[in-house]
Amino acid sequence: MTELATEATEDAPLGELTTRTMAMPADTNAAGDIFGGWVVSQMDIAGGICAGQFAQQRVVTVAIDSMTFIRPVKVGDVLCVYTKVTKVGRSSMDVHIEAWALRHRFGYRERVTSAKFVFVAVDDDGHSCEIAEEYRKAFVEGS
Ligand SMILES: CC(=O)SCCNC(=O)CCNC(=O)[C@H](O)C(C)(C)COP(=O)(O)OP(=O)(O)OC[C@H]1O[C@@H](n2cnc3c(N)ncnc32)[C@H](O)[C@@H]1OP(=O)(O)O
Repeated sequence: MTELATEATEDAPLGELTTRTMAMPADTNAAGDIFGGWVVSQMDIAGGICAGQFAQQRVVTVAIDSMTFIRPVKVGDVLCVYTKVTKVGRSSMDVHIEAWALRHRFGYRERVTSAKFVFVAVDDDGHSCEIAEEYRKAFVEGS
């Protein structure tokens, strides 16, 4: 039987824990690893929650500026997605997103991806709209 370590293997995640989802067999590719697209979609969901809460508005993903797959995700891992708003424009927000796999549900955790997504606040018609001044002012870059 494999013994599971309980210590984190790396530095701590950056950002706030936003979603946790278990990787299931239906999400695998032919090699038995979890599809990168599934992982990206989990990151997109978490980023959307983060940006929507920041702007207190509906948001859409406009860009994935960088995306690094560091290690594979396996069935039974719990994918923990951390998010942090790193830049705020008139309507756009850069969100640093990283996913960590909690191996075998309760084992050690490892960073598996890191990315920068850009979200835009939109109105009911889907047009970009200004993020409220109070939220933009409250944002302190690098904090
Ligand atoms: C295709 C899909 O289904 S992807 C998944 C879901 N996402 C979507 O459906 C979004 C589809 N895209 C859109 O609807 C439009 O591109 C919108 C509404 C997001 C933006 O429309 P635009 O006409 O570009 O709006 P606008 O010119 O006002 O730009 C809005 C902001 O987005 C930023 N932006 C636009 N394109 C990009 C880009 N490629 N990368 C980074 N930022 C961008 C602009 O700099 C601007 O930022 P600011 O307001 O903070 O200065």
